[in-house]
Amino acid sequence: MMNPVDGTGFSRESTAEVVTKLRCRNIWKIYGQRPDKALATALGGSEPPLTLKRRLEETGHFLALADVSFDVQQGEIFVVMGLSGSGKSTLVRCLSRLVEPTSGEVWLGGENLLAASERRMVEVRRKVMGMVFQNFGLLPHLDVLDNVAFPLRMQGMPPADRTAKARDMIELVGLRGRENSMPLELSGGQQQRVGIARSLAVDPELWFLDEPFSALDPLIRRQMQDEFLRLQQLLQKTIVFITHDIQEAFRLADRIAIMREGRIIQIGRPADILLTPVDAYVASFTEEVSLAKVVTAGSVMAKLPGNWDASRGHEVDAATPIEMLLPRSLAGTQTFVITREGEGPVGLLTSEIIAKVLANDTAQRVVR
Ligand SMILES: Nc1ncnc2c1ncn2[C@@H]1O[C@H](COP(=O)(O)OP(=O)(O)OP(=O)(O)O)[C@@H](O)[C@H]1O
Repeated sequence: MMNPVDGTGFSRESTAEVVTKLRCRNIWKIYGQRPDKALATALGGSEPPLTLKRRLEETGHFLALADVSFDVQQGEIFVVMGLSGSGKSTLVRCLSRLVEPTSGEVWLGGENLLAASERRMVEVRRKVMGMVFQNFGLLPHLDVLDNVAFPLRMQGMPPADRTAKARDMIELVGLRGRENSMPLELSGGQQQRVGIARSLAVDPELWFLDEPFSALDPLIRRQMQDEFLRLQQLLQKTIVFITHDIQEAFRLADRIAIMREGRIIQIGRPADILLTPVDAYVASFTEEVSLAKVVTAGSVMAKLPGNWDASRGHEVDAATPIEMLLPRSLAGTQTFVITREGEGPVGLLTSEIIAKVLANDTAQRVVR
């Protein structure tokens, strides 16, 4: 299992080649009259985070991001989770320089975005990044087709090509037949599908979603999450997904970064965050999340003995949640052989391990 505070390791349960797409180092964002001076104060001292925050506030400065570092790997869904005001939106805006960081580095592949000209950044935002926001951000006077084609129009794509591409995207998000509807004729979920289609039209290398489903009611929200996962299976985008909803984070993430008061306090796979929260604050978030639903067979399996006879045991895919194995475990299956696509058997999961994971779940609930 990876180190829970290690923001640099890629921890998906696959052996696919790891390529870092986005690299952020030591990002600070301080609002106020003299952010550079405030930053020097922050870097010069060794105060606890909350003391520093208060001291900067005394001089009229607001510490929105403090020393944020992480990598996002190609094809990964990286979820940033935190309560309102923890700095999530500021962070995602710093990545595209819609908000200018006070200090730090943002690398997109080999390009240092903080050194890029404003002209280059406009190009990056238009051609490389896709963005979806909570309030959909559709143009009310344009129909669905023209909304989706809009970023392609901004790129100067000829009308026939952009219409064809927009139609493909509309089909992809399941809105075929609604091309000529106006945004206000659509439900919230449908409007957000248009937002998603529009952001995908430019075929972005990096996809930022800032609370995209937060305005939707719970049932639609869940449907949209499923839809989002389906699209990601198909498209394999590199994604930074912002949410304040821990259940959503756990459902969608390959890895989660938990933010508090402008800092990332833990980065890890959902299972890592559940099993080894760095502190009581993180643990309190995860109280409502079921370990059995989140922990996968691959994340807690034991090593396969060298002399293992492949014909023994029931084969189960590494991505299977423990919960799905419970009925068979209770019915007497002692050992599951964990497999990964293209690799065959990679480990073993015993009923004993399953029981330990579930005991941890119970213990957490009893302690608090
Ligand atoms: N221009 C600004 N000047 C001063 N403070 C700001 C500015 N913009 C944001 N902040 C502050 O920075 C903090 C982080 O805001 P941010 O919107 O990034 O949080 P968030 O985690 O996305 O919250 P929410 O989920 O409510 O959107 C907030 O306390 C906010 O008031």
